[in-house]
Amino acid sequence: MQGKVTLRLLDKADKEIKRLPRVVKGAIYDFQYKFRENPHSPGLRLKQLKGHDRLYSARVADDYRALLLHVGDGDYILVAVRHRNEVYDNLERFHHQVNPVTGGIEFLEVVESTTVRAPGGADDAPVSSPAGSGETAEPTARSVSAPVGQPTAEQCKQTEQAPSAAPSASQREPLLAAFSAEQLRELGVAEALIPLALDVTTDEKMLGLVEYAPAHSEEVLLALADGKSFGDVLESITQPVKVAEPVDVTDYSAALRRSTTRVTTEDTDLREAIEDGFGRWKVYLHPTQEKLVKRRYKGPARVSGGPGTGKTIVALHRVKYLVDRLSQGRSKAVLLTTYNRNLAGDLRKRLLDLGGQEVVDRVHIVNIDSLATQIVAEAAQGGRRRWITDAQALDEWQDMLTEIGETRWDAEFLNAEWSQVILGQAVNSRADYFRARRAGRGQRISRAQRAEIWQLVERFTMGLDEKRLWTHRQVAEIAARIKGEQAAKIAAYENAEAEHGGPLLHRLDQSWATLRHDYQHIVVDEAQDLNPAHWKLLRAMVAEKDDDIFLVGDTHQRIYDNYVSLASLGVNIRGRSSRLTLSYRTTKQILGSALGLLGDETWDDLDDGTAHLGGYRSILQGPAPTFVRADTWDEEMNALAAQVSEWRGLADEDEDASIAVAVPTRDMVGEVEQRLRKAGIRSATIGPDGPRVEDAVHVGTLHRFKGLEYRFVAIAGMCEGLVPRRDIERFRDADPLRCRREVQKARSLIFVAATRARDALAVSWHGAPSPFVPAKAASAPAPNVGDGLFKPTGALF
Ligand SMILES: Nc1ncnc2c1ncn2[C@@H]1O[C@H](COP(=O)(O)OP(=O)(O)OP(=O)(O)O)[C@@H](O)[C@H]1O
Repeated sequence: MQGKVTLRLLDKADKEIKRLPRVVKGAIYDFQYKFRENPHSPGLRLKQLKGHDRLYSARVADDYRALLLHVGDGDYILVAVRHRNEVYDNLERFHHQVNPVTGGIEFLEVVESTTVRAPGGADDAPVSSPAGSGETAEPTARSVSAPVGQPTAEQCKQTEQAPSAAPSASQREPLLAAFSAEQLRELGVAEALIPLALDVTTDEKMLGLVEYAPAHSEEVLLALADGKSFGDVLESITQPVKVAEPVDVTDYSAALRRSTTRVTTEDTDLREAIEDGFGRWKVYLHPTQEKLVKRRYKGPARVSGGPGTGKTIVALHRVKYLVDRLSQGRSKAVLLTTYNRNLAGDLRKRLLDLGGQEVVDRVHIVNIDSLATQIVAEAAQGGRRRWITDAQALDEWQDMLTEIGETRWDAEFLNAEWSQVILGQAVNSRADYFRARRAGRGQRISRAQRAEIWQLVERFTMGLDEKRLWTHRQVAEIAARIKGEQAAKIAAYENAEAEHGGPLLHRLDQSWATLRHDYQHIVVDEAQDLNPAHWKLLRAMVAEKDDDIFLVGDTHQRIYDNYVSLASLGVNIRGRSSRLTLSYRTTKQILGSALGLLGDETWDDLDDGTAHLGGYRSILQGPAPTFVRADTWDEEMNALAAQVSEWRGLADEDEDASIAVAVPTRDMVGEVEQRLRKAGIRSATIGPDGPRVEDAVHVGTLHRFKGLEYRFVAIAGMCEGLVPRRDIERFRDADPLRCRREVQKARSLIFVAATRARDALAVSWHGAPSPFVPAKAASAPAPNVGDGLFKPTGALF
């Protein structure tokens, strides 16, 4: 009888397999099924490779063989699928190990340095190195080979053949000359790669070397080649994945259980990893991500990290992990919430993709303001009302002050005091307001002034009541109060039951539903944008216990005026904070520019401390961002249309939705769309629910870009007076703190928009540039409009 057989796919093997002909991929799915049924069935021709105790080959199709690593018992890992001509010779080129530092299983192939494979998969033929290049002795970057369309070899070839006056690769100093083999070993680089890595002399070869190398080696080598110090890499890349206990490098079964062995899970369809290029997040978590997903937290926990580091991915996996551990039932025991409505929709789609309907059925997915509205509606409080925005509330303040002839206080100040201090801290009485914290509000006020303000606020809210108006902040505050009262009742019952020594009778009657917390777990995405009332609401909806609240966010991306001190709101994350640092979205080049946008500002960490982005990095490569200035908006839009057309040429067919344009104002959205239309380009506005049309170039104000992702992003209208808005000048003397915050918010807006780009970013302006445009880019001569637009000025932020 055949025992249970598992066949997992090793990280990076999917990259190779994706390039195989479609029919071979189809054959792999059949193979996987048959192999799991019975690996020894004669048709599969499972056989051990000569000289290898754990490596096996098996038949996938007539000409293709799977390379399998036998972990033990019925556990196998699929490490490659190759044409049969490429499997059985030079078997010493295949290496596998349990990494002594990370404890993960790794596989790699090191090919001879004197041959270069031409791209073309099965037809790959050995090609001699260019004659006379004098480079045959150098171990090359193609050590880890790919069977088809091998960029590595191509890159090598191009570099080697390029006629140039520059020193040849063999004369150049190796990139990692400053490091020893022992140091690379300590950092966890795969043993077979170390001698090759130490000899690499060009960036191209380093990129080729790591393309199919084990992921940890890739991260380490690229960071070192980038100029990071040994200490930095040890601390930020190796330590987080280092195994605490000594690693038994012969125990592959133990290694398979570690998160550092990046394989598809047993029951995850291998098809997912191979077919869907964007689906890798579903099957290969980075070990640091996986640890955060599966940890047991003794209370609220927070994960921060720069844009694209996978915070949302971690939040989604965390939700699935929590749901998988719920006891049977039909209730929505987990709340997954975020700030924006469109992001909540996106979370629903992705959770469905990750966990299927059965997971989604147990999760209430809703943006935080809709949640508050539902609660207030269910409690039948407030009646029918019309929503007004914060800006409209400001107009209401202005009207009221004019009406009563009040000139000592300005509307802006009162509106902020009302929304941030009074509503923000759920202050319900004059006495509470006298005691309320006003941290971050700048202007100091006396007790007598507080009394005056309270009176004005009462008058103002009565006015809103009469007009049947309210703001989202008010509703959040009412919802927090309703749920706070419910939580207090639950606590009282629990105390009474503790004294009584068992459940009280009326807790078992119909009122039971209101006498328990709404959720068992709460997961929050984009946590930096929630306001204090939101946190109070969430705190009241889940009992204080292990794994109660899990939040992910990045204060550098805060684009609303919500500053909080979580501890003061009962959400105590101290000792349970972690940071992700590897960006999966943005290229190194874009990331460098985007980081420059943040300037010298300091950023809070939601918890009275400061946040930083130390160690934030990317291993993705792309072109440098481009900076373009034009004399007029009209010229800038022409340039923009030209840039979008160029990108459309690069994007796949029907991939218009991979291009987006961000502008500072709503008027500009309309104008850009019109210009694109004139150029024959279909566009769609990004509204509050996201883009209305999928297959079009998306155009939106900077505010709409949170949480989105595109291949190409243009930020247009980066002009003085628009970014940041000129009208914040009025705070410069009157309220310097407010002024600073407005500048910071504008930086965050641009930072968010710039980091939505995966492959390319273009920034443009007309007239005087925004002060955020780097001086070098701003002073470069204007390019000739219509000729070579959006070419880099050479300057980065
Ligand atoms: N382990 C992973 N493997 C592959 N792709 C990943 C992984 N983690 C994240 N990604 C990809 O990286 C991109 C960014 O992920 P995600 O949106 O979770 O980042 P984020 O930190 O929430 O970003 P932001 O703060 O900018 O919203 C997504 O395309 C996601 O699929």
